[in-house]
Amino acid sequence: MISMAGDSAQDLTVVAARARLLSSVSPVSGVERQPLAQGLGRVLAVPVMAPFALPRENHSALDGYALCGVDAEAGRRLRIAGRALAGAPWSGTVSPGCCARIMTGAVLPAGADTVIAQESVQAEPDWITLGSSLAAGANVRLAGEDLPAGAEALAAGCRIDARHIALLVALGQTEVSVVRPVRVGLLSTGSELRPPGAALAPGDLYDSNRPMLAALLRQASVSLQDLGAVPDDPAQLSERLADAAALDLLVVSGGVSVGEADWVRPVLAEHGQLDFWRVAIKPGRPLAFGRVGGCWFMGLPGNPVSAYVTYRLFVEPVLQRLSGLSVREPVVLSAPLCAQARHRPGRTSFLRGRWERYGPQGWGVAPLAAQGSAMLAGLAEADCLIELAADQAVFEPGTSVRVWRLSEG
Ligand SMILES: Nc1nc2c(c(=O)[nH]1)N[C@H]1C(S)=C(S)[C@@H](COP(=O)(O)OP(=O)(O)OC[C@H]3O[C@@H](n4cnc5c(N)ncnc54)[C@H](O)[C@@H]3O)O[C@H]1N2
Ligand code: MOO
Repeated sequence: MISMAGDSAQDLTVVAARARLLSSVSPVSGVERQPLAQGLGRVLAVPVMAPFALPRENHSALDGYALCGVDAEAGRRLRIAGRALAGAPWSGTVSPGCCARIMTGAVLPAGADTVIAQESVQAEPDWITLGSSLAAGANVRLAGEDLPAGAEALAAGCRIDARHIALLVALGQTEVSVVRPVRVGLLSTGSELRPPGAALAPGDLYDSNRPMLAALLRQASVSLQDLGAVPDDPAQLSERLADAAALDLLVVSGGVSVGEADWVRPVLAEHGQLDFWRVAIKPGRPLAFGRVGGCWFMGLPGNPVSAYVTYRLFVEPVLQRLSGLSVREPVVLSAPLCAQARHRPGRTSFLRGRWERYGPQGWGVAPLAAQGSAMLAGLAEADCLIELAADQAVFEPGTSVRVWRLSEG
């Protein structure tokens, strides 16, 4: 039997809750081969080794003249013996006393080991005179300096982005082996919820959590199953839990608190198991975590800001772990408060804030005036979450606080 009231002393800290989540969940199994473009946003399942060196040959790093290191002295006059362009190498050999006209990216001709920029020479039709000395080997990109042949180009567990696609293409890859997508179901609960565009009776509101969470889940490249919305009815909620059989994770919003219409925990306890409930944070305290059969269950509080914050703090790491991504500590910045911030001690607060100029050169963060857990306008306006420690009530301007970045652009 689960207590409906709960005892706040049992609320987990953020750190403890994240640790519980990460120690419970393990990566899904299953690997797919995908064309490279379809690999964007997916997690690499096996390391990619370089089949050849990058660059493949010694290349010029400048537009200028390729020469022998022994000739790299100011005043030296060299005959232009050939011409090398990117994509049109010169097959001749540069010998002392000679040079070759060369463009950026062209293969360095045999015999040459140094390149001088064209701005540093006086050029005649068939001759150049060096205007300055340079070190032998200057301005050459050596074969393999970016990546030697056989080296690990990308480690398993990296989420493929535009830079990784460039590297894979440069290595001649056309497909990638990626972890199969994590299957996530998304369900809203609440008798007051209506779909976008529907007529609203008194007390109704649009189900904004589901599209918000769906947008966040799409960014995580999951295979998303939208399970719609159910009213606050334990029978209908129980029916929906049957859908969990085909899923890795079920994310439900609403109905996790202590009200008469909050059925999520009792239904979860009946059909699955509740692992923990409540984290000492504001907003987002009544987060519920458990499982239904082989599917993980995360019950996010219905208040829209609470749902967003608990997604960022707790669903994100769970998805990272499920998808085989190497889970790192989240990047949390430190910045001074531009204005006083206060909260009720006991829970760690995540205030909606904005970055502002602070001091002669720096940046600080200022809490927004509106901080309600249901205030979507404040959430949309914020570009950061300001973390206030649970053991202190008042934070004066200039106090250094932890800041979570919000903007996704
Ligand atoms: N007596 C107590 N009451 C409450 C407590 C408590 O400890 N004791 N906790 C409060 C906290 S903290 C939160 S957060 C909320 C969370 O409650 P639920 O998860 O049960 O959420 P609901 O009651 O279903 O809804 C709360 C609020 O959010 C709106 N909502 C719900 N779903 C959506 C949706 N999909 N899209 C947009 N808005 C949604 C709903 O209409 C309510 O206004 O409980 C406190 N109560
Ligand atoms: O924790 Mo609730 O999310 O204060 O509104």
